[in-house]
Amino acid sequence: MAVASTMFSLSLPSFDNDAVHVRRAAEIADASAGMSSPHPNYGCVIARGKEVVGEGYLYAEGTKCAELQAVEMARDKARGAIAFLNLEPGDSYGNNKSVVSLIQAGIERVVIGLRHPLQHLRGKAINILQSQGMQVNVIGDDLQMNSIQSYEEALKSCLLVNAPLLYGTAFGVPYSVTKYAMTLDGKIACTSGHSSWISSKLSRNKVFDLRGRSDAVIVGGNTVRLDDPHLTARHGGTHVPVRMVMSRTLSLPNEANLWNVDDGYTIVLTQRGARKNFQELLRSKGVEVIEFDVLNPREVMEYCYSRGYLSVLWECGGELAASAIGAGVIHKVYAFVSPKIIGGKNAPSPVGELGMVEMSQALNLMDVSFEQIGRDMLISGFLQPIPDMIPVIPFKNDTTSIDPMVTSYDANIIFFYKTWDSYGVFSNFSPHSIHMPDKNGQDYEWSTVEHYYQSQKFIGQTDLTTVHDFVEQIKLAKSPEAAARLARMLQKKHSNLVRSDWESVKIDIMYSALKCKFSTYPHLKALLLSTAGSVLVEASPHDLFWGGGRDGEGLNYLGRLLMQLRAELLSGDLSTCET
Ligand SMILES: NC(=O)C1=CN([C@@H]2O[C@H](COP(=O)(O)OP(=O)(O)OC[C@H]3O[C@@H](n4cnc5c(N)ncnc54)[C@H](OP(=O)(O)O)[C@@H]3O)[C@@H](O)[C@H]2O)C=CC1
Ligand SMILES: Nc1c(N[C@@H]2O[C@H](COP(=O)(O)O)[C@@H](O)[C@H]2O)[nH]c(=O)[nH]c1=O
Repeated sequence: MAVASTMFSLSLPSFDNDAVHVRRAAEIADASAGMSSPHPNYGCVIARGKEVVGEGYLYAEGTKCAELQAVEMARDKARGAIAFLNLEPGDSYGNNKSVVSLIQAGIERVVIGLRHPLQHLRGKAINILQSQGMQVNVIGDDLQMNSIQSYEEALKSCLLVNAPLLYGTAFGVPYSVTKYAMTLDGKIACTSGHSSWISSKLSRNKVFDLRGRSDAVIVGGNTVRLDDPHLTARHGGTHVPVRMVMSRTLSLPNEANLWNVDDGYTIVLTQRGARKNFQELLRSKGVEVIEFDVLNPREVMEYCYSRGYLSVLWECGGELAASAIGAGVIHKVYAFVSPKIIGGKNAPSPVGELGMVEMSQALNLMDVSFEQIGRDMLISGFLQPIPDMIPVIPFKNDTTSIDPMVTSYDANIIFFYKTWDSYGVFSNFSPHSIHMPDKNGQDYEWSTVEHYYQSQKFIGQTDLTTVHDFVEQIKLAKSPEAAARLARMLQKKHSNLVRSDWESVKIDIMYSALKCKFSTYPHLKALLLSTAGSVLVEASPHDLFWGGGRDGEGLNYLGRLLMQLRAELLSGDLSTCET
C-alpha cells in the first residue's frame, strides 16, 4: 500500500546539494533587496549535481523573472537539470512566466525553500509544476518531518531574504529594524545633543546599505532639530528610501535637509491640526504631510503597510525608539558600538523609558550576530522571530487533490481533537479497537489506532528481545495517551532502535490503521462520509505534523489522510484491514 506516500510525496530527497543550491538562490535573491519591493526577492539556481549551470535573480519590479534568466544562462544544460528557488513563484502578471520557463526548459525537479506566504498564491506554482510531471520538494515542508541541519540553514536564508514579506503577511505591518550607534558607555549623543559621529565611516557606510534595503527610514522631530539629517543611501545603490519624520508638535525648522526633495521623497507624519501654516510651507516644498488622529508607532506602521511599504528602518533617538519597541512594532535591532567614552549623566541612550523594574523583564534578542567593522562592533538580533508561514489549513489545491469534493477556500472546516468533541471519533485516541498484525505478524486486537501506530516505530529492528519488549509495553499501555507517551520516551532514549525507514513509512502505517478502523465500524464510516465536501483538520495545537497547529501552521496529515480515506470510501473501493 503506497497510496499515501505517493500522494503526499513524503520521501525526502537524498541529494546533498539541495541545501547548498537553495542557499545560493537566497543569496543571489538578496542582491536586489530594496529594489524589488513590494515584490519578494527571488533567486533561481539551475544545477546538475554540484555544477551550477544557470543563475538569475529578480532585479526589480517589472523586470525579467529569476527563472527565465537562469534558464537562458543554462541553455541546453537546463534539460534534465534541477532548479532551486528560494521562494515559490507568485504569478504577478497572469502569465506564469517563472513556471513556464522551467517547464519549457525541461527541468526535471524543482527544489523550493518556502511556499509563497500569500494565501492566494500559496501552492499554485507548485501544483502547476507537479501537474507537468515535475518532482517538487519544499524544504520548509520537509523540515516539518525531519530536522536536518543543512536544510534548517537553507530555510533560514530563505526566511531572511524575504523577511519583510513574511512579517508583513503575518502581522499586517512592515518589517521594522531599529538601528543606532552608541559609545562604549551606552550614549547616542552628548548631553548637548551632538552626535556626529559616534561610529566610524565604515560603519556609516553599512548604514547606507541598510537604508538602501528599506522602503522607508523614520526619525522623530527632535532628531531633525538636532541633527538636520539627510537619511539618504549614499552607497552607490540606486534605491533611495522614503524619508519619514514623526512629529507631534510640528515645531520643526523652516529649512532642513529633509525638505529638499531632490535628494529623496519626504513624508512628515503629525497630529491632526498641528501647525497648519507650517504644514502648508512643507507642502509648498514638495514634502507630503499626513495627519493622524493619534500619532503613535503602531498607527504609523499600519499606515505604512497599507501604503505598500514592507520594510522600515528606524534611525530615531531613544524616546521614539522606546515608543516603537513598547508598541511591539520593532522586529530587529542593529547596534553599532564604538570604543569611545563620552560620559554625561543626561546624555541620551539608545532606548528611553520602557517601564521595566527587574532584569527578568529584559527583552532578550534572538539569533544574535556579532560583526567587527573596523574599530566598531555591530551587534544585531531579533526581537521577534521571522514568522515561518509554511502550511496554512486548508491548502485549496492540496485539499482538492486529496479529495475532489472539497473545492474552495470557503469550504466548511470540521475540526476534531478531543475524543468527546462532535467529531472526536476521528481522533486516534477514540476507543475503537482494530485488528492488525502484531510483531510476529499474528492478528492482534489493538485497543486504539494510537496503540498500533506507536508500536510500529520499533517493528522490524534486529535487536529482537528489547524491541519485542518495547512493542509489548506499548501494546499493553493503559490508554492511547500512555501508549504515545511511552513510545515517544523510548524513541528518544533508544533512537538506534527505531526502524530506520520510520519517517518514510509512518504515513502508510497510519493510513492502513485508519482504513481498518473505519471499515470495521459502520457508524464511523457513516460519520466520515457525512463530512463529504468539508475539510477535516485535527485541531492539535502541539502536533504540527499530524495536526493543524494553533493557527493553521501544522501540516494536518491526520486530517488529510481521513479526507483521502473518505474519497476512497466514496469511490467504493475500500478493502478491509491490511498492512
Ligand atoms: N547615535 C545615534 O544613532 C542616533 C542619535 N540620535 C540623537 O538622539 C537625540 C534625539 O533623541 P530623541 O529625542 O529620543 O529622538 P527622536 O527625535 O528621534 O524622537 C523623539 C521625537 O519623536 C516625535 N514623536 C512623535 N510621536 C512620538 C511618539 N509616539 N513617541 C515618542 N516620540 C514621538 C516627537 O517629536 P516632536 O517633539 O517634534 O513632536 C519627539 O520629540 C539627538 O541628540 C540625536 O542626535 C538620534 C538618532 C540616532
Ligand atoms: N550619530 C550617528 C548616527 N546618527 C543617525 O544618522 C543620521 C544622520 O544621517 P545622514 O545625515 O544621512 O548622514 C542622524 O540623524 C541619526 O539618525 N548614525 C550612525 O550610524 N552613526 C552615528 O555616529
